[in-house]
Amino acid sequence: MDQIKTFQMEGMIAATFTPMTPDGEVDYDKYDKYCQHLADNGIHQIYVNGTTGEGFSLTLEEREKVVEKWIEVGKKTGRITKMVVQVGALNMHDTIALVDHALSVGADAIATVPPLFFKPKTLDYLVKYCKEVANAAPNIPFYFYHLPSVVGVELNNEDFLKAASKEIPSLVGIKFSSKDLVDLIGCVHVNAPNRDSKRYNMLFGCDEMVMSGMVMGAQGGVGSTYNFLPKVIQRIMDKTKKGETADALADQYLVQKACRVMYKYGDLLGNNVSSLKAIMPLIGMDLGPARSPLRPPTAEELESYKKELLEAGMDKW
Ligand SMILES: CC(=O)N[C@@H]([C@@H](O)[C@H](O)[C@H](O)CO)[C@@H](O)CC(=O)C(=O)O
Repeated sequence: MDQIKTFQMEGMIAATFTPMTPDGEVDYDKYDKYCQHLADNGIHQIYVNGTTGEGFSLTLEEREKVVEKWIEVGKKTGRITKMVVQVGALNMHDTIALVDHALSVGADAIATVPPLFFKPKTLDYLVKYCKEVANAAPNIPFYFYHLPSVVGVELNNEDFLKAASKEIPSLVGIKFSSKDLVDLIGCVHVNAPNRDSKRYNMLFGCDEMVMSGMVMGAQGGVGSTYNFLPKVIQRIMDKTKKGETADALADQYLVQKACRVMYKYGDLLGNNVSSLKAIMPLIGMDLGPARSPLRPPTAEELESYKKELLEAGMDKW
């Protein structure tokens, strides 16, 4: 429990992609180079098998192997210091299997989305679900993964933390992928300054406004764009901390401009994950295409995508 009381993440946490071969199989040979790419760019914390990692497009076996691969190339080499595994799945049996696995291989923390099919309409139901997942391994720090735009569950997170704090001792915070800063402010104040003066660890997941998330009290950010514009994100975080908001805002606008282009192609390809992944070869770190049902861009689409990214300031990343 001591390990849980003191567990905290801050700064940049990359939401990792899952490297794929051209025919859509997980490309385990790419992990070493990918891990080095992150470390070379100052990223030593990762969030695995979430949205960006296409966790829900992978089989259970692949999800476990992906986690093992990150442990091998990241944790065992010291290039990754903290690793959160997203364990949410379509049924509780698979979720618990992923919790057990994450614990057994030495992940630092777990996170889960809410139930995806029988979605919660009340906090009681959501807390009960998270408790069942967290209690499968009460000694590993647990994050709730709030992702309303994809999952369609938008209960108040301040109330969630208050209710869950009594039920889930291993709850350390929320991976907060929402633009609702009012809710974020509430979360930041739950339990502060009690619980041994440690409040919940809020990790902001909207790269387009990571600056605002930090101002509102998030200690770190989890993002997909950190994979290809880490320097811009680091500058935003540093400048925001120093109160140099005009500079931070200029960099934040750069991220937003990139994202607007990325959304346009994401809509064509099935989801932003595919257009985000398509940026990686452009920065010299080809991780292959996104798996079906998403599709990669055609050669022509890639050409115009690249042109629009350049117009949006890619040369300043
Ligand atoms: C909905 C979504 O995928 N959000 C991303 C963001 O990094 C997002 O890609 C970025 O803000 C661009 O929209 C992360 O919060 C997701 C994430 O961390 C994950 O892979 O689970």
